Parts: sequence; structure tokens; C-alpha cells
Amino acid sequence: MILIDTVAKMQEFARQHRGEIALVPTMGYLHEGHASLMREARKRAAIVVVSIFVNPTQFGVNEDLDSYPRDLERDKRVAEAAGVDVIFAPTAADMYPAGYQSYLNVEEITLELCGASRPGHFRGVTTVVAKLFNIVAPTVAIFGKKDFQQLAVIRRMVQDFNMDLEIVGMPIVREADGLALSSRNARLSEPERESALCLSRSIKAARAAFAKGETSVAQLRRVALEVIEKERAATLDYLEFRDPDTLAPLQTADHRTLLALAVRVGTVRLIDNCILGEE
Ligand SMILES: Nc1ncnc2c1ncn2[C@@H]1O[C@H](COP(=O)(O)OP(=O)(O)OP(=O)(O)O)[C@@H](O)[C@H]1O
Ligand SMILES: CC(C)(CO)[C@@H](O)C(=O)[O-]
Ligand code: BAL
Repeated sequence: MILIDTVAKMQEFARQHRGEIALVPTMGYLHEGHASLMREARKRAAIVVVSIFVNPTQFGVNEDLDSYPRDLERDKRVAEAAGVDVIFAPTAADMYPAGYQSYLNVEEITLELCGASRPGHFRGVTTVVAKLFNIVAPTVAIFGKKDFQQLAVIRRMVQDFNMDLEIVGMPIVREADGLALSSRNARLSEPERESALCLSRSIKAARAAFAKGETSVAQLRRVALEVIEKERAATLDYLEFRDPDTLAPLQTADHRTLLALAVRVGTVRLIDNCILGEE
């Protein structure tokens, strides 16, 4: 495995390996969720590139850019064990040099859910992902369904901008007790981690009600919300039932319906989701 730390060197490498690269974009502090994306990438291309870049343009002014966990040495070990060939870890100054002024914006689908509580977030995500696609020139890029809206936004961008690559979405990897793996889990205290289980429990409660035949979104929302409201350390950001492709609101649920939620536990904002009819 090699580490490439400049945009110019990455572009040179990409020129030599055009048509052979799978890309896994990350912000580092790698965990088993990221490793599952890397293993999928390994199956899909001769060369696996993982980008590690805590992208400043997707963080709001009051968000956790400075406290976002970072550990490149540990990341190298996780990536190597998952069969990665190249870590691409550029600096912010290299990605956004003096005079930088170009941004890519996907519209309606970014306005609600995480987009509503993090204004400008998806503009930063689509900008950096488009830049990574241009720099690394992958034939396939792998994303996790934990960031469900992000995946839908990227699919929209790729379609709308005629980007010539395949986008693959991978299932959420969870701890044994249900907590979705997330780099930000590292910032939870022991009691906060216990409280954070309310996200997966809320999903479980809604799925159980749906499995018993409940299809009213108002009713399913009540069931899911009750679990969050019982958890005193948790503050709800949103809990929504949506169409999985357009993210449009629904009144009646079916097996394809997306349940997505974001909850604050202490200072940490966590997200989770499920498709009601999927395992
Ligand atoms: N538990 C998980 N299962 C599957 N994919 C995941 C999981 N967690 C993150 N990913 C995916 O890994 C990629 C990189 O995400 P990122 O580096 O932001 O990690 P993260 O753990 O989601 O961090 P954050 O604390 O920002 O939520 C994204 O495509 C994301 O959806
Ligand atoms: C896709 C991404 C790497 C862009 O910075 C980030 O949003 C993430 O880690 O999900
Ligand atoms: N996983 C999405 C990156 C972020 O929260 O900014």
C-alpha cells in the first residue's frame, strides 16, 4: 500500500491506471463500516484507492471540524488489512488553494433532512466528491447507506452531470447491540453511548409495528418517536418516513419506505436509517 499526499501525484497515478480504479471516499478514523466498503471495492477493480480528507467545506461554522477524530497511522493499518492499494490524503490547502471559488450544488434533494439542519453541508459534499472523482478518475465509487441522503444526492449528481462511473451503496455495519458504526461514536462517553442506542431501538420499534401490518406514517412515527423521547440524554433533530429515491414525504408506508433519523446525544449528532421491509 502506498500513501499519496498531493493532488498532482494522485492525478499522475490515475492517468497511469485509467479504467482500473475503485474509490472509497472517507473522512478517516476508519472503522469496520469503512472496511466493508473497501472489501467491496477490492472485488470490483484492480486498484483500490481510499481517500482520507476531513473536508472543511461540508462543515458549518459551529460544527465539529476541529474536533473531528483523526489518526492516520491507525487508518493505514485498517486500510492495509482491507486490501487497499493507495491512501489518498491531500491537505486542505491543496484541495482548496488560494483563489478557489467553484462549488457544485444539487438542489431539492439536499434541502431537507440533514440538509435542513446542516445548511451548505451537501454543497460541500458534492463539491469535494466531484473533485475526488476528477482527481482519482475511478470507474466505481463505494458509499455507505448509513449516510442515506448523501448517497441519494451523489447518485443525483452523477446522473445530472453525466459522470461516467458506477455508484455502489453498501449496507450499514452495526455493533452487536445495534449502534451503527460511526467515527463520531469515539466522542461519546460511556453513558452517552448507552443513550445512543435509542436510534437503532427506535428503528427496531417502527419496523416491528410495520411488520405487524401498520402502514400509517403518522402512527409509525409515533411509535419510533416514543423511543427517542424516553431517552432523556437524546434530542431529536428529525425522524422522517420518505421515498428512498426522491426523499419525498409519504403518508403511507410500504416495504421500500425509508425511515431516517438524526439525534443529538451530548454534543454528538448521530444519524441512522432503515428501509422498513429490508433486513
Ligand atoms: N456503519 C457504517 N456502515 C457502512 N458504511 C458506513 C458506516 N459508517 C460510515 N460509512 C460510510 O463510510 C463513508 C465515509 O464516511 P465517514 O468517513 O463520514 O464515516 P462516518 O463513520 O460516517 O463518520 P461520521 O462520524 O462523519 O458519521 C461514507 O460513505 C459512509 O456512509
Ligand atoms: C463522502 C465524504 C467522504 C465527502 O467528504 C464524506 O461526506 C463522508 O465521509 O461521508
Ligand atoms: N458522514 C458524512 C460526513 C459528515 O458528517 O460531515
